[in-house]
Amino acid sequence: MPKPVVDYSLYLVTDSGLNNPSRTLLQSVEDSIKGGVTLVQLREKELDTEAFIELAKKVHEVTKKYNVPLLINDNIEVALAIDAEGAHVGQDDISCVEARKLLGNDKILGISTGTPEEAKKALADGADYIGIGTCFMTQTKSPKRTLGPIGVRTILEVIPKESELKTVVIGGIKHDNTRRVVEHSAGSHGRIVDGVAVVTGIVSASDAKIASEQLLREFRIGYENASKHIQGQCQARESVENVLKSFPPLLSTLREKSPLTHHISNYVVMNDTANATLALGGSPIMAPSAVEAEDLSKVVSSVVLNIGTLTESFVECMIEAGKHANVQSKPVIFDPVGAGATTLRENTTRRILNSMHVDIIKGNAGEISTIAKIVGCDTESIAMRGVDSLGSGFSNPAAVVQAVAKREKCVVAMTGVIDYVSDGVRTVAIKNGHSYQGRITGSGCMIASSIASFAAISPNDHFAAAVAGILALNLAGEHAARRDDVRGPGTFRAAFIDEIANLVPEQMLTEAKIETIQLN
Ligand SMILES: Cc1ncc(COP(=O)(O)OP(=O)(O)O)c(N)n1
Ligand SMILES: Cc1nc(C(=O)O)sc1CCOP(=O)(O)O
Repeated sequence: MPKPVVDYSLYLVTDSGLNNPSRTLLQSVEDSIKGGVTLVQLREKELDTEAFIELAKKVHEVTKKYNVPLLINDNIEVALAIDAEGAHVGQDDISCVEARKLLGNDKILGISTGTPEEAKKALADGADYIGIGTCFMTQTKSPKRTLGPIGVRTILEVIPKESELKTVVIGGIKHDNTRRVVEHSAGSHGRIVDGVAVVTGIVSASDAKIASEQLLREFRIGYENASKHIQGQCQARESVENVLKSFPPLLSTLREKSPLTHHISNYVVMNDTANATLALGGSPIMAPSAVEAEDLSKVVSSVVLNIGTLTESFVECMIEAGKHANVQSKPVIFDPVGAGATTLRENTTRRILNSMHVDIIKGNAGEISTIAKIVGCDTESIAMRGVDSLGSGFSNPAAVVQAVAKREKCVVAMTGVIDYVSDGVRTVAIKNGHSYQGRITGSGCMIASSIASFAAISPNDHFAAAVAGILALNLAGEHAARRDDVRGPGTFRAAFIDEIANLVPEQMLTEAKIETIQLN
């Protein structure tokens, strides 16, 4: 029999020990296939070969009925005994080359990989597909480390686009992270994972059919979104000119609707960011407890994550809030304060980027430089040289911002004397603002808050939200600095809040100094 053509979209990996006690494993397999599972792996760690064969025969009867291929985990003898469609082996099991010899060329052979080197070897050794993991923390087995979508992408990127090797991501895959993993892990050279492999998300679910339907739907949405990103047609993008024209009505709508923005911010600036949000016309809630993050995600319009004063409980709250915001499709604004300054900050930045989809990243040059490295931007080709330890500049800041935005499939705003914003396609420089803004605490954090309020009322164009959010505060800075009663940073601080409140929507158009930057 020729090798079956496999659809890897939704790959059920079984585990009797985790099967929902309300039904048998055979029922779980059948229900999940009815819900859309396209490939099944029988993974039984506790059975001897004889019992494994017995169970495998029964499972094979079910999978054959629906024309879904069945692979056997680790045990080639069992795979051959029941004439399964193939097998899956781990790095500590029989080698891929040996397994291929025993199975022959007509069977499907998959191997687990956790590094680019293992993926390259799997390709050379004749595997049909690789399992890339462990993506997220899982209780199904004890992972040595987790890769997150960024790590998965690093592995995907070593596989040539034209190669026949298929890929599935495994480890902690649930319906509420599938879309993000698929979308976020897509490689810049165009590879997207071919499927998601799931154990508990299906076998432990109260209804395996419904769980499978949800997972397959999320996989397909993620795949479609990733394809659009790769083709650079994520959304019909308004021209920069039209974006600028939208600012006066955006500010008026913001004041009318007063959107609620959830801030998990640092306690040095919490008061300033809350006041700036109120002055702009928004409504802040400063809530740093993970326990209420899910409830809040249903009522707020956007979320700001600021790592300025880092504690584990802040980070837990940020991750909870970000994940729930993703589920509720509320924009997430990430302010990676001091990202490169310490190992803790760098690791936390990586953890946040791996735990959720961030819609807008706002940082200074040093912070964006750290993110560029974390997400694996090709720093040579985007001319990163020139950034110093204080993060005062790049030799080509617009190119850096655009490259990070493209890679992370989000909007990146880099603040400084000139601010740069890009969504990976449109890139602008904003030349408004006043040097006093750099002489008070929290002016950058206030910009993140302002962006969050604009993102809440511009959910379909985060680029417009980021540019408007920066521009509004920069104009307020200019207006405040011009006032006769402002004699230094102290008086500026109060005047700044006043002028945010006094900003006239039309000024967003008449006073904007925004230039479009054309990059290749
Ligand atoms: C699709 C897929 N990917 C990875 C694994 C893990 O296999 P292995 O490394 O052999 O670990 P165990 O499954 O034996 O715990 C898998 N089973 N399937
Ligand atoms: C079987 C397996 N292999 C992994 C790897 O990293 O190779 S992670 C994993 C467990 C996946 O279970 P769940 O979907 O319940 O998280």
